[in-house]
Amino acid sequence: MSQEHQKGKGRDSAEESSVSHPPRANPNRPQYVTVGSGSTSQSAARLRAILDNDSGYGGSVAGDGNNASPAWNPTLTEDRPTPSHSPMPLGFEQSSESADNDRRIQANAIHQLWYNQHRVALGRSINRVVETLKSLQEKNAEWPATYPSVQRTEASSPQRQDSRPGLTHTQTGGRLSMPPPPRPGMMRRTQTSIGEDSTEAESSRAAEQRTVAEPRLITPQIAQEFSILKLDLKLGALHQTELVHSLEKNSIASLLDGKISTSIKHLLSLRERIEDTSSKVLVTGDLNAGKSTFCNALLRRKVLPEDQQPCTSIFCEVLDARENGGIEEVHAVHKDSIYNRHDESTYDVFRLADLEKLVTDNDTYTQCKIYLKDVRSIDESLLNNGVVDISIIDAPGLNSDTTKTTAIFARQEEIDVVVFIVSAANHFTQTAKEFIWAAAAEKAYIFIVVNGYDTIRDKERCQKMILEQVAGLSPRTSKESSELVHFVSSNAIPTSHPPPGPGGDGGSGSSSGGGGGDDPDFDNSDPKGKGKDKEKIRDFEDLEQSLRRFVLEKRARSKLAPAKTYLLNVLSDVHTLATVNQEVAQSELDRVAKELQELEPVLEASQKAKAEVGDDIDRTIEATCKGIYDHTRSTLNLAIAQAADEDLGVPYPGLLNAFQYADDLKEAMLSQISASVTMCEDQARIKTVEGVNTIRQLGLLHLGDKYTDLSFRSDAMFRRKRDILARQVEIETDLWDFFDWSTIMQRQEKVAGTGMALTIATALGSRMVGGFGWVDGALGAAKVVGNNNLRKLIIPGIIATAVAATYYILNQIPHSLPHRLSNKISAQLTAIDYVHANGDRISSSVRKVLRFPADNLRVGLQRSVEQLGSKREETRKIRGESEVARKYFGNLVNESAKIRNTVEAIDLEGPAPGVAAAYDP
Ligand SMILES: Nc1nc2c(ncn2[C@@H]2O[C@H](COP(=O)(O)OP(=O)(O)OP(=O)(O)O)[C@@H](O)[C@H]2O)c(=O)[nH]1
Repeated sequence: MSQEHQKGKGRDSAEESSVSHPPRANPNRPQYVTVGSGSTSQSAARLRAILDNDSGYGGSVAGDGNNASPAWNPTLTEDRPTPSHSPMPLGFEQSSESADNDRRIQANAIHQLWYNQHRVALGRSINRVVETLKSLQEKNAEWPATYPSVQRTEASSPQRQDSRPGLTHTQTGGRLSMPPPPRPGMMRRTQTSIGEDSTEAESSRAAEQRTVAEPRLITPQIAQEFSILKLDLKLGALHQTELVHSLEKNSIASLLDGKISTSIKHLLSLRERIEDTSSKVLVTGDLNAGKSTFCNALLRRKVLPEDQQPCTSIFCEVLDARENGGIEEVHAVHKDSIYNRHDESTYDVFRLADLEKLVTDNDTYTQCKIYLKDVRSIDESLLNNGVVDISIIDAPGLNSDTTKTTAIFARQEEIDVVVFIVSAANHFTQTAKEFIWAAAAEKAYIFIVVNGYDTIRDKERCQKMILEQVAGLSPRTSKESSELVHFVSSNAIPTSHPPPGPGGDGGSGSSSGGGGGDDPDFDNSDPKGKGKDKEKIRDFEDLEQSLRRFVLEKRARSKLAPAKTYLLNVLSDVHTLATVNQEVAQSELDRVAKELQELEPVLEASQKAKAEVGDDIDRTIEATCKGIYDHTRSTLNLAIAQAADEDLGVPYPGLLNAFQYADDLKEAMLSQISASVTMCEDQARIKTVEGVNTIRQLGLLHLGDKYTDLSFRSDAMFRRKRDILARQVEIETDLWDFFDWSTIMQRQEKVAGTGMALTIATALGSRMVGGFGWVDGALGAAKVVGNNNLRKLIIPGIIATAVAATYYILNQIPHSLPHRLSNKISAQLTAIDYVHANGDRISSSVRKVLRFPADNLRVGLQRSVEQLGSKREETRKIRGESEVARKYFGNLVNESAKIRNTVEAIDLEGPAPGVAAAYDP
């Protein structure tokens, strides 16, 4: 450090020592409370008052040094120490420098106010988004949301026009996900940096328009635009969008649920982060790039061990000693412990001097907290800046080992500012590039320090090359390279060694002059410094001013931008998801409405058909059965009645075999009747087939494809209950069956030329045959022929007549016997109710057969009505759910757009009022 600089410090220091400790009006009030010359600036005091109420920063500035307020709240000032030079006693003449200082404090206060407004607005937006996401999660559980997917034909995804290599960020929070090997050149990032919001928003809007046009046909581009809620699908060789297609809707919904949960968690951590009053600056870079040297240079103290060989193996967070009650010491945090300064079981205490040992090759601790008194003034110091609590984290070299590298990537979430140290000699290594790409997910700007610039001979070429690389790595950083990219030599900055052992009074610092004076390494012989060193120091001081501006003034960017970027990204995803799902719900609604429209009449017709067809079937069966019964009855009656008249085909074998003849006749008649029964059965079969066909026709008409046709074999009918007539009818043939007088008489009338004898014989015979009064007949005949003649004729006459009659009767047997037998059979069949029994048997059998397909049809119709009914219920339910979903997603589209507008309106890019004026001379 130059002598000039030292002088400056000395002057400041002298001034501070004379002004910074005003008499304390309130002994309870910590002496380091006040920043700035409160007594001289009314407006600053007013602003401070506003801030005390508004900021939630525990009173980074608090009232006049002299006029301590009686309502003093010590908690407001906790860890907000008074910078050494700032306070000014009442009545002290305000110099131009203090006026400058005042202006700066005002600007700080205004900036703080501005910052707080944005912080509160972002906090509220985070709360709203968390609520929205929770409600989306609930909705997703009851109505599985559709995840945009592309059609298989479109599965090949377009690639980002990006020169970056295959790095896929699938998750939020800057976690690194290595590229899947088969997709080189594929680049996907979860979040864009703040400056890319507009592009993101625009593409998202374009996506929505496309979605509206074809809701279910999401282009691969939209699927690619998904960032936060992008599903992690890395199964096999299938592309993500194809996988979405192949997965079941519910699996997608549960994956989405997981994503939403992660997003909510991240939002809550972002809220915590923006509400955190401190800012964390991560100093990282390749191995041996000079990170520790740079940190030491920033602190102007040789605190962190520097070595030619890789030495920093754990995270070293440098904090202001005032946060540790003003004591300089190191807290080495145990592995697996969450650091709590008030709980000594979580860490071990060491001296600053032990750091070298601690930091190198350490397996016991993962990180250490270094509490340090800043030797520099409020205007120069980063740690002790009077605005916010800042800690500097010296991380292990990026490519030291994978675990540590991953840990650095992971810590990004809690980091507000990334200072990337790159070796001027080595430029950006692959790991360095990957880190910067990952960091870009949340951070729009990265502060780049090109260290070891002194070792470069062709400085211009080095600058050119590095700036070109930066342009490829972080275009936004590159745009502001004069502010954000610095070429320095950290080892040229004079530093002091830490004072031995713990100590300090928690006050304004023991070496406010900037240190270096007691450093044996520090060449103090040339107070002006060598020309080269002067240049290096000036470069470094430029860097410091830029870094201060970056951390303090642009804190809104560095601290709030990740929240804004994340919110915009998640809202964009929610908006796309909501738009798609609104469309899906609408089309679902249209579909079910149409379905219901078609279903209602079908169901009505089905119910009507069920009732009508039931009656129809009954009528058909009854009519068929009645027809069959009647037919059978009439056929059988006729058959029985005409049994004797038919040509039975039984030859009369003569008198000697008359009985056999009678039996044959009986059998023939019964067969004849049986044949009639069979004919009736055949007729019934035909009618049954007709009936079955009628039922089938009805079934096909009303049930269509759903009608189950039963195979029907009519030949199987009447097999079991055969007619058993032959066994039932038992007719004995007796002698008188052969003498059927009525038949004989009938025949006699037809045959001419029969004599009196025959008449008498007939009369007698008939009497004889017919009854018991044949004697009376004989007496009657005697009267006719006279007594004498009678006596002579009677015997031969009787004999002749008898012979003639007998002959005649026996001759008439083939004519008379069938009738006798037929009558007997008929009588017996009547007695056993044969005709009815058979008619009933046949028709019952037909009814039974017809009932089978009829019942089947009835069941089918009933089932069809039930199915249609339950389908209608289901469809109505889907309609209800879809209606609710459409409304919900419609609201979500509006709500996400509204919150998005609110978030977009939070302008973190523009300068805070008053800041530019304060810093630009
Ligand atoms: N010439 C030159 N050497 C430097 C510069 N900065 C650091 N060095 C040297 O580089 C070596 C490594 O410096 P460190 O600060 O230990 O590097 P580091 O990045 O912290 O190393 P690790 O933490 O182990 O990754 C030391 O010997 C430093 O003296 C510089 O600007 N110019």
